[in-house]
Amino acid sequence: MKEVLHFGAGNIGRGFIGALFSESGYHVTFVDIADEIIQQLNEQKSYQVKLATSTQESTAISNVSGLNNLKQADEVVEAITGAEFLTTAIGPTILPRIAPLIARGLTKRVEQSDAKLYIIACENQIGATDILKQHIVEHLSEDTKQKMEGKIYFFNSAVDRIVPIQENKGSLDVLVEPYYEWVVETTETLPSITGMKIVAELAPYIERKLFTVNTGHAVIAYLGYLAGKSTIDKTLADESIETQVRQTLNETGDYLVHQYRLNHEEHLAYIQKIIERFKNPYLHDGVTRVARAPIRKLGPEDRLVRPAVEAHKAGLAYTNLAKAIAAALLFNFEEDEEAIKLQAMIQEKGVATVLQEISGLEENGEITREVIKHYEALKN
Ligand SMILES: NC(=O)c1ccc[n+]([C@@H]2O[C@H](COP(=O)([O-])OP(=O)(O)OC[C@H]3O[C@@H](n4cnc5c(N)ncnc54)[C@H](O)[C@@H]3O)[C@@H](O)[C@H]2O)c1
Ligand SMILES: O=P(O)(O)OC[C@@H](O)[C@@H](O)[C@H](O)[C@H](O)CO
Repeated sequence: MKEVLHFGAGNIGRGFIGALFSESGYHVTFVDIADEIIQQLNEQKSYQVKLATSTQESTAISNVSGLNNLKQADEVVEAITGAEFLTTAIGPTILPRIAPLIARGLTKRVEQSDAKLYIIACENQIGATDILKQHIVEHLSEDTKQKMEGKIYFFNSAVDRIVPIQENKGSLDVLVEPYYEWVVETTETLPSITGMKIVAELAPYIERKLFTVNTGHAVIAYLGYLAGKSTIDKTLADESIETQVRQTLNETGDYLVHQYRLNHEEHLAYIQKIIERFKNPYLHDGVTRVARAPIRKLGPEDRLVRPAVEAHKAGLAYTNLAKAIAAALLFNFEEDEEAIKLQAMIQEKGVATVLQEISGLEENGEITREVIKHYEALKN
């Protein structure tokens, strides 16, 4: 049986990428540091993916097992030598931590096999696989790098499926929204994987996804958090927040239409479809999950700052994006490590310096001034 090694047995790992490979006839070995999940995968060898609909249709996902990369590094290396795909869904900031082990696996693999291995990071980050590759390469010899030519491939991808934090502690089953899209960038011919769409140029796909789904999500989450709401659908029931989301997505939409020559009407229909997905009442998706890791989300290439900077450069409106950035700066959830760090930075250095450090925005630039205006208004 063909093998895939998937790093991250969390929501997207089990509920999306691992499930698609299993449905495509692969054995999926999940790699994770969460011992309980790994043990359960090895005992049960299957779990259910349930759709967030009124009837909760479910699919059994079988041919799965698990390895703990902290305790079973040698087994992970061995698994890398025999896999056809290596995928990740662990969060962009974790990628550097798994790179040394993947490098060990690749070093061994190229000595004993000429078979092709396809590596795809499935994270909400532009160029996530390129970032992973850079970290892996730091741990490879010149000899291994040469031997990887024509055997080890790295493809960027965009992943879209809303998978909330699961409310079924102790179970491997995963509740997911029915919709999904997985786009992989390559001109190679790949083995056929259910649900994987191949494109030659990923930029329009990942930017459209990140700057619509994730920008819209972030607006709801940060404003919802400030309004004391618990979930995304409940926040969106507030008409003023829905209006704010639409206005922000019109700004990212104008940039996307301008940048990628998208059809304006089709893009408006895409925005509408995304807003309907956010309203799913069966997902119970928490605002604190969607708002998580605000320093990452305020990064220069991420869902709020990049579209604001690009809109500014193109002479387009960005004031609603500036408001979303301001709301993110006010996310002070005490169970989120990055939120705590962000608040401490703001207290110590002030908003303008923080925006320069984490978002790459000029301290006295127009965008920063616009953000500060909204920050002061939201704070009061
Ligand atoms: N949940 C969604 O709706 C969704 C949708 C699209 C993309 N994504 C992206 O997918 C990625 C994963 O998100 P998620 O929601 O599945 O998160 P998650 O927290 O449910 O899963 C992440 C998993 O990675 C594991 N992990 C953490 N550190 C590790 C390490 N050093 N080695 C091995 N495993 C480690 C965790 O134990 C956890 O099981 C993120 O980049 C996210 O942005 C999420
Ligand atoms: O995963 P993050 O933290 O980058 O973003 C939170 C959500 O917006 C995200 O997980 C979405 O649910 C997902 O990207 C939908 O495809």
